[in-house]
Amino acid sequence: QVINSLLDLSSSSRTVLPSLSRPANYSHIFYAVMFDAGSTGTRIHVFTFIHTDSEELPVLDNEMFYSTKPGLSAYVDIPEMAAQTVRTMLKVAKNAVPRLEWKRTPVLLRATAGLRLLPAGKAQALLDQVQHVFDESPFFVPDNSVSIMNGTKEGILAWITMNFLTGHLRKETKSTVGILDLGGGSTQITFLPKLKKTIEDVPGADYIARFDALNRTFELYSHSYLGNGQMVARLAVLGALDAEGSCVGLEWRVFRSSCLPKKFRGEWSFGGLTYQVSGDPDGYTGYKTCYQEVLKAVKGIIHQPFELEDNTVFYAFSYYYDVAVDAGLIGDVHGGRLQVRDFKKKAKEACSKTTKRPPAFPFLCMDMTYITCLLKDGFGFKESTVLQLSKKVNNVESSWALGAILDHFYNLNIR
Ligand SMILES: Nc1ccn([C@@H]2O[C@H](COP(=O)(O)OP(=O)(O)O)[C@@H](O)[C@H]2O)c(=O)n1
Repeated sequence: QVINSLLDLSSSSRTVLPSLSRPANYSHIFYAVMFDAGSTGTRIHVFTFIHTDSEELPVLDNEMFYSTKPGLSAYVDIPEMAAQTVRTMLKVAKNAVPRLEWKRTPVLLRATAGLRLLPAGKAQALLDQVQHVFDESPFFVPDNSVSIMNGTKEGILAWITMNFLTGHLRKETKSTVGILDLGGGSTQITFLPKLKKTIEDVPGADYIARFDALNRTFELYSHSYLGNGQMVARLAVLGALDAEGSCVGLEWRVFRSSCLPKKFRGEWSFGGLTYQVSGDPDGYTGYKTCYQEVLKAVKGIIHQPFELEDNTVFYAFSYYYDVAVDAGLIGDVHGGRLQVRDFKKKAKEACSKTTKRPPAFPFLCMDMTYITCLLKDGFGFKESTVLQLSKKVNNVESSWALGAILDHFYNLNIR
């Protein structure tokens, strides 16, 4: 059944950019294939670029995108399924890249929090499977084509993507946008500070990162919090983090939370494990109680940058986007602008809802409250801060993948 669902890419999404200004000289066109092995799914991006001779970065002509679930980490005990996933998805690349270009088109895979959280040996077994599929493929397999990416890099590359797509990564531009990425396992915040104090104030070296592009060095505030992605935060709130990895007894335990509907009882799967979860039928429920529960996953963990929103627009994506869609705050195609207080208002609404029928989104109260808490008590955003929720910019995915390809071709010297 799993293999069948892998072969069925119909549930996946496909994006083609209208071809922009294709030059007569096709030798200026080049391709790249990037796999994003995330904790909740695997995605393939096939990029078509137009090389410009100037000192600017290239023009992105087109992105082909497919995604499939679950993530590779769900196959921790059946690594052959990781190979099967990647082999199936590579067909997308073969269709998107002209056959004559295969040999010089690089294929890369970067894994994020799902594999970071696995024991090293088990993660490596999954990566070895992928490497084998790449080696057998007709594409160009560079050194270090398959690896786990560290969290800081994930944040910086997403920042590069969003600034590239919004036209802020050019020689003449002065302003930039910040990014907030809420994955399943980890969450990233990255922005270019205007004040020196923001850089001086950080609690450790892993809050600052630099890279070189357009004849200058960018110094960013960037941090990735492993364990603060939306799905792992659910585990933390449910008190199921210790249970993770030890399958014994999982089917007998029920993980309760005041953030779930009072009479709700159901199953929830993440990272290849299935948990029995329920509301707290005898206790308090609602936003306030839930907030105290989720605060445990945030307080003392998330650093508040000295400067946050002085003229910097933040783009928020991944679960910020998906949860806002579930809540009806934005449409699922175009996204939109939201204030932090919109999340709070919807969280309160979701947490006070009582329905007789099984709820469509039983985790909505927990997820909305977690996001509100992360933004306010975590990073320290004001309730009036406006965030730009975006799944795509000009039809290209809001994701670190494009930044990673730019880094591959232009060696941005991220450090
Ligand atoms: N190209 C992508 C990649 C991820 N996502 C979203 O990102 C969230 C999960 O990210 P992930 O599985 O990569 O999590 P991490 O491994 O980064 O923690 C989900 O909400 C996905 O739908 C997306 O919308 N588009």
